[in-house]
Amino acid sequence: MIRMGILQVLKTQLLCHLIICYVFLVSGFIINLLQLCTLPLWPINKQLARKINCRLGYSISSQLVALLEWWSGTECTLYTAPESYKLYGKENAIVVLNHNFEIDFMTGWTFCERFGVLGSSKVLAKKELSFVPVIGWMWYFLEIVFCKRKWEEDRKTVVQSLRNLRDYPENFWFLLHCEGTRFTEKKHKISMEVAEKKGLPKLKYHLLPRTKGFCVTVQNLRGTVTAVYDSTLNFRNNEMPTLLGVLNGKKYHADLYVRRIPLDTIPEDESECAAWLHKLYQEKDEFQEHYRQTGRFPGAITSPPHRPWALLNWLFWVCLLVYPLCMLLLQLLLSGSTFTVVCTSVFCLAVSVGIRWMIGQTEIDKGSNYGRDANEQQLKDCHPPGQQDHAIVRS
Ligand SMILES: CC/C=C\C/C=C\C/C=C\C/C=C\C/C=C\C/C=C\CCC(=O)SCCNC(=O)CCNC(=O)[C@H](O)C(C)(C)COP(=O)(O)OP(=O)(O)OC[C@H]1O[C@@H](n2cnc3c(N)ncnc32)[C@H](O)[C@@H]1OP(=O)(O)O
Ligand SMILES: CCCCCCCC/C=C\CCCCCCCC(=O)OC[C@@H](O)COP(=O)(O)O
Repeated sequence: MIRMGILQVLKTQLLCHLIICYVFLVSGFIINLLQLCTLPLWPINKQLARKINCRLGYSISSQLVALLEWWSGTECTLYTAPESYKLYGKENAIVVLNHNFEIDFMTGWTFCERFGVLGSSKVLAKKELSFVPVIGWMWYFLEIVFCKRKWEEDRKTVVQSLRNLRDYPENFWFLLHCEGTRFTEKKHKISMEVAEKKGLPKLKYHLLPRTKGFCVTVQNLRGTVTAVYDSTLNFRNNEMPTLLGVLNGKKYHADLYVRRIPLDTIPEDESECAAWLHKLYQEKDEFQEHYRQTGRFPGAITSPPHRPWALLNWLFWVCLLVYPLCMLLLQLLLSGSTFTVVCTSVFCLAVSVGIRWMIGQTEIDKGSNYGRDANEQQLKDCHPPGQQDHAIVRS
């Protein structure tokens, strides 16, 4: 009991956080460099280059999975039909997921890890994320599809990037947050005004889905992907988990409801496909209502087993990188040079600021203005940044 308490206190210590972030950054840069080294291989043996990059990418993303699973001890429960469960990880799929939480990307990755598709997982991500060191750079080599969320500019690149995935050598899950942005009260209000104008039923727990990305994905991955995994995520006790919470060792409990929908049941015609997606979000809203009322999703409960690889990979990097760090710090202290000590302190401060900026990318309060205006196409370019509304605090 006392040992548990000490461990819990240890997890909140700045020094631990600095070490974790140092390992993540340095290992990340090393892996980014190794990914860069695979460039000459692409024209010679593209499939081999892709497989190598999946493994290298795994070595980065699994550190965040290890942080969630092993450091914070967050539990992940899956509600799904047993006949669908058997297929997870054994086929290519499009995952449609609600976008309410700051750590839904880590939770998604954790499920990918449990089913062995973490290294190859894909997403339709906003372009801004491609500039984030380590993760954004890793994504270039994993052929992640980026969008500016301006359809006129995105159409060509998104279609081409999707087509590139047709001969991908590993099973992959392609994640789509069709809402396009994280849920906030303000964005919800505006998107429901759009729904009203379009004569669509109102949603209580979701923003109105953007249909273009989904339809174009289904169109271009038909024949490659066999199913859509309609996924609805929630955290127990109305928690709104944060990356800083996870770093502090706070334990959360994620509940994910997944329905497997065969891709050939989804209409090919674009407007029918869009209507299908709107109907799907109305159903998702009902599942959230059910969760709110009963504290659980429908369907059988499973807890897909932990695999040790994320932890082993993390321990490998810790062992490799912490010893040289200690030696360097010791040498610095022994050198007695004020100049060197000041330079090192400034460097450490800069790294801390950089990491804080990266964590900021996950924070809803620092999120984009996308979807904050029904007439956004005209306002996208002239909206003053920095005036953020607040993520909904669930009562
Ligand atoms: C067994 C286990 C199963 C599952 C496990 C779960 C998950 C694991 C899976 C994989 C993990 C992989 C990776 C995870 C890691 C990291 C992920 C992290 C984050 C990245 C996520 C993002 O970056 S989200 C943001 C970017 N992505 C998207 O936006 C995707 C959705 N968007 C679209 O598809 C859009 O259509 C678009 C981006 C392609 C184009 O957008 P654009 O805005 O330019 O055009 P649209 O035509 O779509 O929009 C205009 C139409 O919308 C109407 N409108 C206007 N204002 C609003 C409003 N406020 N709300 C709603 N609608 C609005 C407007 O009227 C237009 O209507 P039309 O009728 O003309 O279409
Ligand atoms: C091993 C531990 C390492 C601890 C240090 C972690 C440092 C941070 C690491 C990575 C941060 C970058 C990951 C970005 C993924 C965020 C995904 C996301 O949720 O993007 C939001 C986007 O969908 C919508 O944006 P808006 O709501 O429109 O705005």
